[in-house]
Amino acid sequence: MALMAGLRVPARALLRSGCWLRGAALAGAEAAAGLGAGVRRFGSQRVLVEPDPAAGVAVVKLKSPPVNSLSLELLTELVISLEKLDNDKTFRGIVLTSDLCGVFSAGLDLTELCGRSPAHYAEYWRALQELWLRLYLSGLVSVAAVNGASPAGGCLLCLSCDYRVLADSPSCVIGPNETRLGIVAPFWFKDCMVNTVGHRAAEQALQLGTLFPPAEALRVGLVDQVVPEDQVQSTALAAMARWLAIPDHARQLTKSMMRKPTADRLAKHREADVQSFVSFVSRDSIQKALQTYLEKLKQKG
Ligand SMILES: CCCCCCCCCC/C=C/CC(=O)SCCNC(=O)CCNC(=O)[C@H](O)C(C)(C)COP(=O)(O)OP(=O)(O)OC[C@H]1O[C@@H](n2cnc3c(N)ncnc32)[C@H](O)[C@@H]1OP(=O)(O)O
Repeated sequence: MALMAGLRVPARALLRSGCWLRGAALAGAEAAAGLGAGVRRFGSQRVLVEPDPAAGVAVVKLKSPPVNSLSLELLTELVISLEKLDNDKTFRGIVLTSDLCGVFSAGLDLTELCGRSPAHYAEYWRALQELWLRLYLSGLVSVAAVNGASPAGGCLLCLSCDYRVLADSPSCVIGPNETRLGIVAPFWFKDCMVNTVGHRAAEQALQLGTLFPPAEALRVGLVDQVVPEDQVQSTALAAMARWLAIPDHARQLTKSMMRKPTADRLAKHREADVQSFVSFVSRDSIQKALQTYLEKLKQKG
């Protein structure tokens, strides 16, 4: 651990912030990338939005160190950014990626699921549902530029996008590892898996809690392309161009036709789903399993 301004900052987080230094260099590269003078980045503390109005595309970067775990704050900020982009006619597509090195998102923030009150669990789950419904049904083209590990809830974020590009690095594993923690993916995560990789592959991956390395993720259809790490964002933008060549109204109606039945299963039973989650996560056995897993993670660090 390093001490910074009275805060305990994990050394790994400081290392990762090397990626943010690249952000400074990026400012210079923005013009080359189409972000000309007068085009401002916006967003919030944990979600950075880099707009390219000329292209109609915004790059949305998760920047919640150390691992972009989906805290209540990150969920809320992401929903707000997506809502803003969805309602702004300038934008037709988003690329969702991570501003951190080596991690796309560690999935649900386990500290939100341990030792909290039932009211907190309910608030947290509602925020997760909200994010999933918004991203899954967004009229924008969504391309995930997966530049790091993406377990469990991180995988769900990727599956909610229209297209996925994964970095070809052994650390860039992706998949539904919930059962390995002794917990169960919600039915809407299961539905997303089935819709993406088919029933048999989803059943195996969900039961075994498989984290797929890049080549396997591509083979099973969990991601659409695997490319060298430094080409993830450019490949995502090239894919975006192909999707944007299709008229919005036709693509959006088709997306809705494909996805609405899945989303409706949750939308119609949101409160029951919240109550299932609260009673599941409040069980002593689940609390113990989560605590043990979190402690192991911390010891590993
Ligand atoms: C029958 C009815 C059913 C009803 C429905 C029930 C539904 C139940 C919920 C089911 C849904 C669950 C979805 C999830 O997303 S669960 C979360 C799963 N996530 C993981 O398993 C990832 C764990 N993390 C890692 O594997 C690694 O951290 C990493 C992402 C590969 C990165 O590795 P790296 O070596 O770079 O970093 P460290 O491991 O050293 O971690 C750095 C610090 O970050 C802390 N950390 C990591 N992950 C999380 C997390 N998910 N939440 C909170 N904190 C996390 C880690 O402890 C380190 O902390 P430290 O610096 O304090 O030591």
